[in-house]
Amino acid sequence: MPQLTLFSDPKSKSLALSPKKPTSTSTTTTRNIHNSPESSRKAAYTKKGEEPNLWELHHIQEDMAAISKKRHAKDDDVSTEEAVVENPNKKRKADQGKDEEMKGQPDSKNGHSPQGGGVAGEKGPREKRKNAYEIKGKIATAEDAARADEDPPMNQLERLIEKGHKEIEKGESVAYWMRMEDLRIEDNTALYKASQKAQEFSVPLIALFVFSPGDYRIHDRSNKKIDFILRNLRVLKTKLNEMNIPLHIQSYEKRLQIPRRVIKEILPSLGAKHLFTNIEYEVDELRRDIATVKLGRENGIDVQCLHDRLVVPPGKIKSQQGKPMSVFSPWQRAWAKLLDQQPKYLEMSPSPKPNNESIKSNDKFAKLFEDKIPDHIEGFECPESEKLKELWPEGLDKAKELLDRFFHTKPRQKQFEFISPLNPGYETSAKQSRIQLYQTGRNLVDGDNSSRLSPYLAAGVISSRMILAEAKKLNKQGKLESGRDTGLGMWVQEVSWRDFYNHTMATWPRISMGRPFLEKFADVQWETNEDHLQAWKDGKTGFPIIDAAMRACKARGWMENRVRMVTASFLVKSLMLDWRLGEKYFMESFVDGDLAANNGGWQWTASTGTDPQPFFRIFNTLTQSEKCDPTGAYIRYWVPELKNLKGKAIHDPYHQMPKNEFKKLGYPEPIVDHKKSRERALFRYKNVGEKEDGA
Ligand SMILES: Cc1cc2nc3c(=O)[nH]c(=O)nc-3n(C[C@H](O)[C@H](O)[C@H](O)COP(=O)(O)OP(=O)(O)OC[C@H]3O[C@@H](n4cnc5c(N)ncnc54)[C@H](O)[C@@H]3O)c2cc1C
Repeated sequence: MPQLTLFSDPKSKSLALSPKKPTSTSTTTTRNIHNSPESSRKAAYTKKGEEPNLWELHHIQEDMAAISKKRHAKDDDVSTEEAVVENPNKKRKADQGKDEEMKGQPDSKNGHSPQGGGVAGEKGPREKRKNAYEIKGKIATAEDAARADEDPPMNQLERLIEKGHKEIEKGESVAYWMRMEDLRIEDNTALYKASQKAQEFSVPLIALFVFSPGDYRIHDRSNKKIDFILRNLRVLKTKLNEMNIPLHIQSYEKRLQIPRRVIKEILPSLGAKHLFTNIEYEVDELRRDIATVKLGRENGIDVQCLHDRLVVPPGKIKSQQGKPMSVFSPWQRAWAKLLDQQPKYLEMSPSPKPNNESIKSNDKFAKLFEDKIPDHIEGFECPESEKLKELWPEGLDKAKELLDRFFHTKPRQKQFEFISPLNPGYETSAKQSRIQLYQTGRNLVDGDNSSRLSPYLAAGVISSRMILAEAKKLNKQGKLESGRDTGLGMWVQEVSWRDFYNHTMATWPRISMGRPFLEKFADVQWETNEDHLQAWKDGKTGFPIIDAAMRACKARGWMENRVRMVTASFLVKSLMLDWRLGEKYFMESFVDGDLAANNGGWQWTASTGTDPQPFFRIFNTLTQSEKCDPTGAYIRYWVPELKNLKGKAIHDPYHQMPKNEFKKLGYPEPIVDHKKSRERALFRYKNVGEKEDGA
C-alpha cells in the first residue's frame, strides 16, 4: 500500500515569522503545480465532455506503471479507459503521456523536481521520490477541476440515463452489480429493481461483485476497510445463497478495464442483457459508470444506474433561485423540510425475491454458487482481522444491534478501548440513553457516546433510510426530529452531514479531484516536514490528545468525531502540513474511510471547504483535550507512557511537570509551539502564496 512520504526540507523547519515571498523555486506551492508547463501539456489532452482528462490520464498512467512489469507484447489487453481502447489515437496519447510523465519524475541529474501539494523534494532515495510524485499526481489542475465543475459527471450520467434508453429484450438472467458501498440485501434499490425485472422475465437474478485492487490502491483504501468488506461479503453470500441467488465474484487488477470486462465478458457469460447498479458519487466511479452505460448501449445491454446511497439524492435540494447550496445550515433546513413534506424519501425498497431452486442445477448458473470470497486481497492483508471482527462485527444484524444499543442504552465509560461494542454490561434507559445525551456526548471521547455506525453506513451494510426511519419512531408524534435542541435531533443532523457532503461532491466534483472547494486557498504555503508528518501518524507529537487519537486510529481504524477534528486541525494549522496528506492517511487507516465525509471533514478543518467560518478558527489542542477527555482516561489508555499521570499533567505533561520528571516518562517533547504555529497559520492563510521571512 503506498504510503505518502514527505521530504525533509531543513529550511522549512524554521518557525520564524516575518514576511517573505516564496521564490520561484519554492517546492511547496500548489500554485506551481497547475502553472507548470507539464500540467499545461497534460491539460491540452483534455477535451470538454467525455474524453479522459488529466485526472483520468494520470490514473491510466499509474495503472500502466503498476502493471508494466507484467506486461508483455503478447498481452494485447493493456487497454485502460474504454474511450482510450476504442480509439487508437487516444491510446497513443495516453501512452505518450505515460512516457512524458515518467520523464517528469524527480531526477537529480537534470535538476527537475516535482512541485506542489506541499510534498515536493529534490533529493532522497528513489522510493521516496516516487512517493512524492504519486501524491503530486493526486491533485488535478485548477483548470481540470473547473471544467469538471462546469459539467459534473453526475449530470452527464443523469443526462445519459434520461436520453437514449431503449427497451431491450430479455436475456437468460438479470444482473445486479453490487458495489463496496451497498453491501446489503434489505432496502437496496438496484437489487430490488433487478429482482423485479428478473421476475417480469421469469429468469434468474445474479448478483455480481467485482474486486478492483487497482481502485483500492489509487483511492487509498485501508486494509481494515477491505477486511470489513470481505467479512460482510461472506455474510451476504450465505444469505443470497439461501435465496438461490449466486454471488458471482470477479477481480480485475486493471481497474479502467472494468466497464469493458463487465459489458463484454461477464454479462455475456451470464446471458444477461439487463444490469442494475447503485450510483457511487465519486468522480472516477461516475466516469466508470458513464463508460459502462455507453458501452452497454453499443452492445445491446441495458445498464440502469440508480440513486440509493443517500436519503435524498444529489440535485434535489436547491436554493430559492434554483441553485445548488453549499452552506450546511440552510441546506439542512431544506433537507429536513423535504423529508417532512415527502416522507417517500424514507421509504425502503422491498427485499428481492428468491430465485427458483432449479438454478442450482442449471448448467450455466450452478457453478456460480461455488465462487469464493477471497481470504484477503493482495496488498491489503489484515493481520488484525480476528481482533477487528470483535470491534466491527460484520453483517446487518450487528449494525441493527448497534443502533438499538445507541437508542436505548446508557453511555459507558471506557468503551473507547479495544473491545467489542456489543459486549455485555450495558444498562437500558428510557431517559438517559446515548442518543438522548448525544448533544454533550458527541464531543466526548471517554465513552461510547456516539453510534459507531460509520463503517456500516460507509459500506452500505445498513442504509441511512433504515436508521432514520428508526429514529423517526423515537419521536412520539412520528416526526423526524432534526433540531439542535435534542440529542435525537442533533444526531439526525449529524447523519444529514453524510448526505450534504455527498451532494457537494456530486455538484462540485473538484472535491474528489484533490482540489480545495475554495480555490482561493490553493496556494496556501505548506511545510514539507517528513518528521512532523511521521510523528503525527505515529502518535508521537508530544501532545497527548493528538497522540492518543492517532494511536487509537492505527489500532481500531476509527476515531471519535471530535478527535478527528482536533488531529486534523493540528496537522493543518499547527504543523502547517497540506490537508491532503492527512486526508490520504485517514483513508489509508480508517475502517469507515469514505471520500465525501473524509474530504468534507478535512476541508472543513483546513478552512478550504464549504464551511462559511473564516480561516482563523484554529483549535487550541490543550483546551480541546481538557474538554473532550476531562478525566484523561482516553489518553491514559492509548498513551501508556502517561498512564500514571494525574490532573492537568495528563493533557500537557511537558509544561506541567518538572523537566527531570518529564524526561523519565519516555514521552516526546511537543514538536511545535502552539502560539507560534498559530501565528504562522494565520499569516499563511491571510497572505496566500507567501511565507514568513526565514521560513
Ligand atoms: C477530518 C475528518 C475526517 C472524517 N472522515 C470520515 C470518514 O472517512 N468516514 C466517515 O464515515 N466519517 C468521517 N468523518 C465524520 C465523522 O467523524 C464520523 O462519521 C463519525 O465520527 C463516526 O462515528 P459514529 O458512527 O459514531 O457517528 P455518529 O455521531 O453516531 O453519527 C451517525 C452517522 O452520521 C454520519 N456522520 C456523522 N458526522 C458526520 C460528518 N461530520 N460528516 C459526514 N457524516 C457524518 C456518519 O455516517 C455516522 O456514522 C470525518 C470527520 C472529520 C472531521
